[in-house]
Amino acid sequence: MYMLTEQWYLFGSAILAVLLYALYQNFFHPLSRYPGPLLARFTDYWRFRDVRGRQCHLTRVALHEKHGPVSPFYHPFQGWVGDKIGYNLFTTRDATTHSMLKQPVATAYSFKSALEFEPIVDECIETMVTRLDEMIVQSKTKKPCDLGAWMQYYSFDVMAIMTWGKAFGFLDRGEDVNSMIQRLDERMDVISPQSQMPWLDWLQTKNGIVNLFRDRTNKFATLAASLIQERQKALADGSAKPSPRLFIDHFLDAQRMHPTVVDARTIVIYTTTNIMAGSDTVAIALRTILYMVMRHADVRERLLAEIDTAKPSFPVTWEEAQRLPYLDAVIQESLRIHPPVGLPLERVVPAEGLMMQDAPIWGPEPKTFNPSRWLKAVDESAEEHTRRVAAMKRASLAFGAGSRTCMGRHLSLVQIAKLVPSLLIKFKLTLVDKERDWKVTAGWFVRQAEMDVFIESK
Ligand code: HEM
Repeated sequence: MYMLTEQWYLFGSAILAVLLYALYQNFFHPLSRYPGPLLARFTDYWRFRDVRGRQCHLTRVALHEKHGPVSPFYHPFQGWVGDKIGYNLFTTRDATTHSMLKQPVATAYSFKSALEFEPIVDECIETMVTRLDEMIVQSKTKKPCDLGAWMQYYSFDVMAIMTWGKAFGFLDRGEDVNSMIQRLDERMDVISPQSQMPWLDWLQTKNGIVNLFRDRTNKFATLAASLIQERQKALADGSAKPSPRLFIDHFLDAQRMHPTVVDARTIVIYTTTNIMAGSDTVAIALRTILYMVMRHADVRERLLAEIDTAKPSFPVTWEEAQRLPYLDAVIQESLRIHPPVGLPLERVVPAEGLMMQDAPIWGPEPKTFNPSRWLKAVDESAEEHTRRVAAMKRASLAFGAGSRTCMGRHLSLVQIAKLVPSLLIKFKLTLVDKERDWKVTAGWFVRQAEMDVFIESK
């Protein structure tokens, strides 16, 4: 009798706990005033399942359409670096830590520094065009080229040279050396859904027991540490080229000037953050631009005509690219229609909320790819146009906004605005199957695949 009462007591307590939890989540949780899917009110499993389905970029848009301008929040993830959890510019939620990490290295990401990197971008464009010509164009059989993969080879190699002074060798070899890109993609596929349920991340990777048995060899961090040492040695013995100044040179200066904030481990984190933040994002933007240009005959004709008239040099300089307004419109529109980051790090937004695709600011048919929306309309004055474009750029969240805006945005635009016209000067690019859509899989990055292209020399 006593046992039975005790069992009922335990059962009743469990039911009460569940009811109290449901009551709290539904009525008192700080986010409970926001509408959304019912299951998401009670568990992060909804988010986990959505991201694991790899189409979360579409779910977010559908939710905005259904519920209006609301924005949820989440706990970002941090990974192990050595024996400690590594906080980087992205993953720290604390504003003071963020500005402490940002301030010592901000100049490395300035527009002036981005332009100093131009010779590195040129070097990579030349390597890419030469290798595409040798491997694809000159090949005896007309074979399709996975242009999307080449965009990754380019963005990873450019970022590696700018960061450490040494390419991964993807462009040179025309392949994913040691399957490094594939392994990073696979890791992202695990982390993306995991990061939606912080307790799952703790259970699988961060708790004390897992920590005892986990594999401590972080190959990426080890590679970064050895490249940093190599650069330090070259700087010490005078064999390092003084210009352009690489990211690592800026980071080492930051260490000298702010030794209490920037230690050896922080430098490793800065460099690996650069590769993680600045490679896939640029590759995705480049794929969107080229895909849209190949798919829309009117856009292609207009862009090619603009480039033909301007007769820029090869590789196209940043200054020349600045004189191609339609190219700029194509870039802006591509970043708007397919933002590379699929799970934007959720931040505090203005009280009235923020909206991307539906906002009236975009003009008619916001879901259609239409670079002309960025150009001056016939009945618009120059001032009105400047004001409208500035407002559209503010509304475009591809690079984030506010104090957390992407630090590499200038640099990415330099890489993109130079490569696109340079490729179009040298090659005629045609999709192998014009009717077939590319394949998009979303997580932290909204990656595209199946973009096979025929490349002919011009
Ligand atoms: C088209 C290319 C790129 C896109 C779309 C992009 C997008 C973003 C986004 C959405 C954020 C997060 C904003 C937030 O936290 O709310 C971000 C942050 C960041 N990005 Fe980029 N990014 C690009 C290229 C790059 C490049 C080339 C670099 C490196 C040179 C870079 C370095 C960073 C860094 C360091 C941050 C953290 C900034 C901070 O928290 O202060 N990104 N980026």
